[in-house]
Amino acid sequence: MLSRIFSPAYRLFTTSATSASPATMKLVESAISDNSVTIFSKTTCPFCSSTKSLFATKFPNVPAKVLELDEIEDGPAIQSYLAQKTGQRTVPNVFVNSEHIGGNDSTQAAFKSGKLSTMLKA
Ligand SMILES: N[C@@H](CCC(=O)N[C@@H](CS)C(=O)NCC(=O)O)C(=O)O
Repeated sequence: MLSRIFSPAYRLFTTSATSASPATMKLVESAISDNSVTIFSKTTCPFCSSTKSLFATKFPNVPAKVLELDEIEDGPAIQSYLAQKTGQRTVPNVFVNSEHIGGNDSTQAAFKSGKLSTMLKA
């Protein structure tokens, strides 16, 4: 009986703190689906610089969509949504052909293994 009262209230409290707004979700999902390469980044992050540099130098003909979360009003909400979606809270957070690659370490490893070249057919 008590759970019928407390459960919905508890769910409302716990999920409202972590749920992204539809606008945030749409922004993230559109960026990922509309671009071959999407990098969620911060201008102050050295790992992000390495990742951006990798794509710029190794795949110069593939346009990469970069969202600098520290320059966007919605940045913290986007980062929270990405954490929910991917389990990764840090930046850079990289997607290629809508597939989650991960952070800089994973992206560099994916380049070294040839995975990125295969995915981008470059
Ligand atoms: N090993 C990670 C390191 C990423 C990392 O530590 N990023 C920092 C920024 S340089 C971060 O996201 N810190 C938390 C934050 O900015 O919210 C990778 O390869 O991507």
